[in-house]
Amino acid sequence: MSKIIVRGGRKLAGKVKINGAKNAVLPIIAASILGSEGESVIHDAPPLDDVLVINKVLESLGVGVEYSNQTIRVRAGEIVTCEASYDLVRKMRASFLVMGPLLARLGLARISLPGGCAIGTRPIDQHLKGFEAMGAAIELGQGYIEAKVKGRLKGAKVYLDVASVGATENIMMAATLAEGTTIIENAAKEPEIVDLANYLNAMGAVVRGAGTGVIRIEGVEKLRGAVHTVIPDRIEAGTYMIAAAITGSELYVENAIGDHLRPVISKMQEMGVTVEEDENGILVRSTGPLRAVDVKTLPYPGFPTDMQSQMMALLMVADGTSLVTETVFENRFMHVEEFMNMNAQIKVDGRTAFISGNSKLQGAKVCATDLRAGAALILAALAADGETEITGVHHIDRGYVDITDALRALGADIQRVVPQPVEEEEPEIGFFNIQPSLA
Ligand SMILES: CC(=O)N[C@H]1[C@@H](OP(=O)(O)OP(=O)(O)OC[C@H]2O[C@@H](n3ccc(=O)[nH]c3=O)[C@H](O)[C@@H]2O)O[C@H](CO)[C@@H](O)[C@@H]1O
Ligand SMILES: C=C(OP(=O)(O)O)C(=O)O
Repeated sequence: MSKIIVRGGRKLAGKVKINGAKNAVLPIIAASILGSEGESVIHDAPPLDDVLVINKVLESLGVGVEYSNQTIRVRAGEIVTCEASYDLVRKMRASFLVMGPLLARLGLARISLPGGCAIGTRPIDQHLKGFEAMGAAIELGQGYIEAKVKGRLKGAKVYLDVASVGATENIMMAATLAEGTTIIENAAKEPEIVDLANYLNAMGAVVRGAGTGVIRIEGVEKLRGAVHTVIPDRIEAGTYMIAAAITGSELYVENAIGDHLRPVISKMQEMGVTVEEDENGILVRSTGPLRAVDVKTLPYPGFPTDMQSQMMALLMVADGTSLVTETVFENRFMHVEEFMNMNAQIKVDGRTAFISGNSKLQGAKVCATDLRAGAALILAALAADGETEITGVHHIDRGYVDITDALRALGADIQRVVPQPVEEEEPEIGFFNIQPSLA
């Protein structure tokens, strides 16, 4: 079991380059299944565990996938099965995004139920509602969901009860090969949806309105592979911006797109952090004391739930009391208990956390309960006195490329500790070898 060890109190300086967005590349890889001719070439695909998992899902379907130097080549001319197994879907919920493309391509898809996770129950009813509206019959049994349709899916009007990112993506992908026009109302507006629509259009699809609440898709008979470069990861960028602010440092976050980060930038500026944008990235500088602010997570363009825990880490060291309200997921405060082990003063009442600022954070043994909780613990540890030991590192590997190496290059005292393989004649399990990040 790997650990991350941080000794807090160091200033950071320099430049960090942001990778392609996890939440954009995953649906794009799933969408590449739709290309029955030619090859898709996806650039800036970040080397993350989640990317390896979705590549495996495609390979298990018989799709050809090659991944090197952050470029993925996909050939989906032949698909040999319409089933994505429990073993792969349980590793990553986003595997469920292959359902729309498979149903559209083959008229049949059988995917293991993705189930809940640490941040909430995360139902998929809105995905299924869209497929049913397009003529698919849905059956649930033995832990699998099967969707089938005779002939092509039919274009339909689908109103989403919640502006779900995944449901918007799944329905949008399915609709590209449907007969007629599909209109998704109350669609999610995240930049990753726009990136997916751009890729689909490059494949020959006709998708209009992505990035607004109404998306219109005219179905076509065939799609072909296309070349696409993934947008930079706004959540990775936001995390490094907070790393600068929480350590009272100056960092240049290269590739960050200010327009994708409006609520994060605004809140940091309200707190007293200097944020300057140019065409290549964002400079963050923090010198004086930070002011408390209130934050409420919302679907885009509201404050992203995926930045909630990192923002909370920053509010723990601000002057005064801040309120953080989580409206997107019903159980996304698991990091609070870990923060309190580091001497933070936080009370949770339902979906709101009350954070008393000015905490003198202390290093402690803590556990990453999910991906962003893990990132937030690293941030808190950078500002804490003494040593913090973070377990549950596999969560962090899902979404951050070499975060320990990147922070160390900026001046942080951070190491990844990888357990040494145990040799048979040496029964001393638990001996740890300190190495640079092998994320
Ligand atoms: C791979 C990916 O892109 N993951 C992101 C995506 O997840 P994901 O696409 O799973 O998140 P959704 O937007 O679907 O979920 C938002 C809310 O809608 C609810 N819901 C969703 C679908 C459904 O059929 N029924 C339903 O009730 C969920 O339980 C949740 O409360 O958007 C989330 C919200 O910005 C981010 O935190 C995740 O990082
Ligand atoms: C919740 C997240 O991802 P996923 O939807 O893949 O679990 C995230 O990126 O913070």
